[in-house]
Amino acid sequence: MSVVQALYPPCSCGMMQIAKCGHSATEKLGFTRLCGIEAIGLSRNRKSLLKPILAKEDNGASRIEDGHQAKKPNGLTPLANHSAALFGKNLGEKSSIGNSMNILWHECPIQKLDREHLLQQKGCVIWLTGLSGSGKSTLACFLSRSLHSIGKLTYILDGDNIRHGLNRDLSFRAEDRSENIRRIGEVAKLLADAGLICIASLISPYRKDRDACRALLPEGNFIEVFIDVPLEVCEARDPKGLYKLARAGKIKGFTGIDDPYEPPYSCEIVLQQKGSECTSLSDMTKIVISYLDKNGYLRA
Ligand SMILES: Nc1ncnc2c1ncn2[C@@H]1O[C@H](COP(=O)(O)OS(=O)(=O)O)[C@@H](OP(=O)(O)O)[C@H]1O
Ligand SMILES: Nc1ncnc2c1ncn2[C@@H]1O[C@H](COP(=O)(O)OP(=O)(O)O)[C@@H](O)[C@H]1O
Repeated sequence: MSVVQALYPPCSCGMMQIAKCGHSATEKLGFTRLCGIEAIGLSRNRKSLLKPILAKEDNGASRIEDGHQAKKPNGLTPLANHSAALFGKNLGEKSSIGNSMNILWHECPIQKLDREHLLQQKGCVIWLTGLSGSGKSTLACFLSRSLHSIGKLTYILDGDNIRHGLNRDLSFRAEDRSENIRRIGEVAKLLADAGLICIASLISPYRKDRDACRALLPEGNFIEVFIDVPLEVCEARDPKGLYKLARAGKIKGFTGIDDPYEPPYSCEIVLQQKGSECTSLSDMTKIVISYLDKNGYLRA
């Protein structure tokens, strides 16, 4: 086995102190000459972009068949060329995930913290879960409006809406619901990484699927909000007439009727009815926004 320690990349892009250097491949490609390795204000995470590239004989990349977390490959790939490192690709990290072979993670010096600083907020996911008719979509809109009014950038991922596009191929069978939630979890993760306060509003009836989404995000960035409204209340509301159809057997596998809803064992916020009265939307909105405020999400 040969191990080659590559030199630091001769140039790099991003927030680097500019130092004179000779003409490089990057210049020829039309990039500004940003040389010298003195990084200004780079976090530890971002300094890792400057790490030397390790190259080993290729003894096979690991294949990740299952699981949500990307694991390190067993074998590193042959010596990376410098230009790959310059543009954020670390060829030492080549791996195979699911059915994708030989894929590389591409880093950019502008990261989540920079975007959060720009937006003066912290990217996170507010995950609203509950029965159909519990008030998820309504609360999502209230939250979005209230946060918008104080200058915070949000985006709603509504189960119903996403089934009109990205997830139009999915049904309400258990496997399809899981896939629906997995995809929305991945999109939510990207939006949170973009610095947004992402509000995901979907029944997400199975605990393991919600937990898997939580596991995608950094600790504390997944705020699970259970809208705990009893089935009888949701059924009485029945704004789309779906419970009626489900009771008549015209819709099979309807959540709460003939398909299960698993409430969270523990979650960040439970919005419960007080006696027979529903908590008002403005109270629910206040509870969630005060949670965000207390936990530092409304500042960078
Ligand atoms: N079988 C069945 N069970 C539950 N819900 C059903 C079903 N068929 C259609 N609908 C309508 O689809 C909306 C739920 O979509 P979601 O993507 O949130 O569901 S899930 O998270 O994948 O379980 C849900 O919207 P909401 O009422 O806003 O929750 C329903 O209007
Ligand atoms: N806190 C609340 N109190 C009373 N009615 C509500 C409340 N939240 C929502 N509703 C009403 O309940 C119905 C279902 O709300 P919706 O947001 O569509 O639920 P979901 O998205 O969970 O299916 C709507 O008619 C809405 O106006």
